Amino acid sequence: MTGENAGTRQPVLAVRQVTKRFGAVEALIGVDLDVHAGEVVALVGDNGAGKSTLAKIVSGVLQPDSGQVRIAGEPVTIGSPAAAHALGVSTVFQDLALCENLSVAANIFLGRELRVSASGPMDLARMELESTKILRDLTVGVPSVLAPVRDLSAGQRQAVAIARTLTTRPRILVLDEPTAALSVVQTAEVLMLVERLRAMGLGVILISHNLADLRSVADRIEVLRHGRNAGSFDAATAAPEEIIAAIAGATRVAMPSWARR
Ligand SMILES: Nc1ncnc2c1ncn2[C@@H]1O[C@H](COP(=O)(O)OP(=O)(O)OP(=O)(O)O)[C@@H](O)[C@H]1O
Repeated sequence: MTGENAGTRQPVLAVRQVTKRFGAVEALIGVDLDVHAGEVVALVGDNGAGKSTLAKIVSGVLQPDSGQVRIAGEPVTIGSPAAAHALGVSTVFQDLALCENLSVAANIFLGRELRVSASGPMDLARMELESTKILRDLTVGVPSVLAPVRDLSAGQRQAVAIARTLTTRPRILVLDEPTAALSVVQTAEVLMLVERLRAMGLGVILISHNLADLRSVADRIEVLRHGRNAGSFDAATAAPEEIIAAIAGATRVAMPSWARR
């Protein structure tokens, strides 16, 4: 990764002092986050720490009450998911938003169908070709781009949802719990996919509860606790005890041996 020079380069995404309230609930309080091109930043924290709220702000689903978001150094207002796409920010939420009955290719181009001409019919052949190319670049194996999504495994569905975001050529990709409910093998496949996204130069924000997954794939681990930044760790060198202590708000916690791996 870019870790060794990430400190000196301009982040592709910079969140500065972002605050968000829901009535009396302070979901985010003065939160900062930097993501560089070709970097995987894991966002961790206990339930209610503010991870989803931050993801939704970056994705244009929610607006911050105060603070600033900068993309490639430029202050931006991400007023809607469409605005986020236009600014190069794509998000895969947990529900994946795929249509079970439609093919892999149709899902990848859903809402952005390629057409033979401006007002002409859909260009199915080109969508199939492009889908095959995107999946091949991601080194994702699916039985066929013509297969309905309902026939795919959970890991393959996640891959299709990620492939779909790449049609808008994002610079920043937010993945919300991509390995939740996946088998060990499927999880490994999705983590390899995240590595491919990094190699393609995307800045990736990865939200997960699985510390082992995060430590294997992330470059940096950012901890949120009660809506505030609670620690920033180099994933390669940080001890799990340190990260868990930051999540829990303790100075240090004893770890069972199985959790150290
Ligand atoms: N739409 C909303 N209305 C009111 N309160 C909300 C709303 N969305 C989030 N919150 C509150 O904001 C706080 C942060 O929630 P958020 O979902 O961002 O946390 P999280 O870290 O993603 O948690 P989890 O891991 O459980 O998804 C919580 O106290 C939550 O109850």
